[in-house]
Amino acid sequence: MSMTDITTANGTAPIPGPATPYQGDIARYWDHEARPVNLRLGDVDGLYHHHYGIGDVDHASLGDPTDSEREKKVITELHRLESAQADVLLDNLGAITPDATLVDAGCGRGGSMVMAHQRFGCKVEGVTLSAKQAEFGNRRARELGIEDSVRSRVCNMLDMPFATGSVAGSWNNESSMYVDLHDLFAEHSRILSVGGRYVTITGCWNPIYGQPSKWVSQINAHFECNIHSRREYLRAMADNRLVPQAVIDLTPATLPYWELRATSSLVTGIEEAFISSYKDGSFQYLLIAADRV
Ligand SMILES: C[S@@+](CC[C@H](N)C(=O)[O-])C[C@H]1O[C@@H](n2cnc3c(N)ncnc32)[C@H](O)[C@@H]1O
Ligand SMILES: CC(C)=CCC/C(C)=C/COP(=O)(O)OP(=O)(O)O
Ligand SMILES: [Mg+2]
Repeated sequence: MSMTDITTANGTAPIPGPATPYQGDIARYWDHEARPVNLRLGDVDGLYHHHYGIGDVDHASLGDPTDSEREKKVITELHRLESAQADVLLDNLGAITPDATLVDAGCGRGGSMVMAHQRFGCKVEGVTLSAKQAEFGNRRARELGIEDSVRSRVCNMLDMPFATGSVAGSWNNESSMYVDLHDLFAEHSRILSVGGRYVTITGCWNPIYGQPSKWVSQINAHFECNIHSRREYLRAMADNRLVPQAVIDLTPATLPYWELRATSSLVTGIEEAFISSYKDGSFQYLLIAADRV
């Protein structure tokens, strides 16, 4: 236990304090996050995501621009695209049996975990720095009656409470830009069984551009994160026994989501940075699926 460990109200189980002051900032950030773009989309069907969408917009579903229900339809469509993103991540985990355990590193409010359990019938463990997010995810799991299989906890993804080689699949869905990639992949490599699968969907800067563009810097400042380059992902995986089986550039697939979002009432002000950096080639939306060898 570190000097910063905090004891829970009943005085028993210790909740580890943040490993660094930065992680304390990130925990506070997500404890206080309540953007309508995330809550209203989650309210559509009870799957709460903190990631972006992919796939073509179904313009027919949006109706006429003057339709009084249009805003509601846009929200439903944005949410459909975010769930489609999580589905593609899960597709890349391969065959997962019901007796397996999966780990969602940086699980947010737990939408992807619920989807993983519904698809594979297996146990899904999530870690987040935010106590509010973990409570939210566990409350949703109870409401769905799946709390024995889907559990979120407050924990640093660089030091997870899972035994070496105990996990069949693990992922980071837009959560790897908060940590050092060598430390992150060393920890995934430790918990995964040999032959296990790791998947990430992430935004990364493109080495071809030269350095992080002003748009990438703006996204970093907006979310208090540190976007890595594509090269850094591939090097850090190679150094940690994670061998890429698929590297998919999802940039063209995510642009329709951003262009639709930019027209909605739920804009947050970061839309221009994503659209501009995807278009000028300085930033890419990438899926990497790797085998633990
Ligand atoms: C953008 S959200 C993504 C949430 C989720 N993966 C999703 O797709 O909805 C980033 C998440 O990373 C988590 N995170 C950041 N740094 C972390 C760390 N060192 N350990 C655990 N979680 C971390 C945050 O608490 C937050 O839940
Ligand atoms: C692809 C990159 C660089 C992602 C950064 C991490 C991040 C904050 C993702 C979305 O979270 P969110 O769903 O809470 O954000 P928003 O409120 O913008 O929808
Ligand atoms: Mg969002």
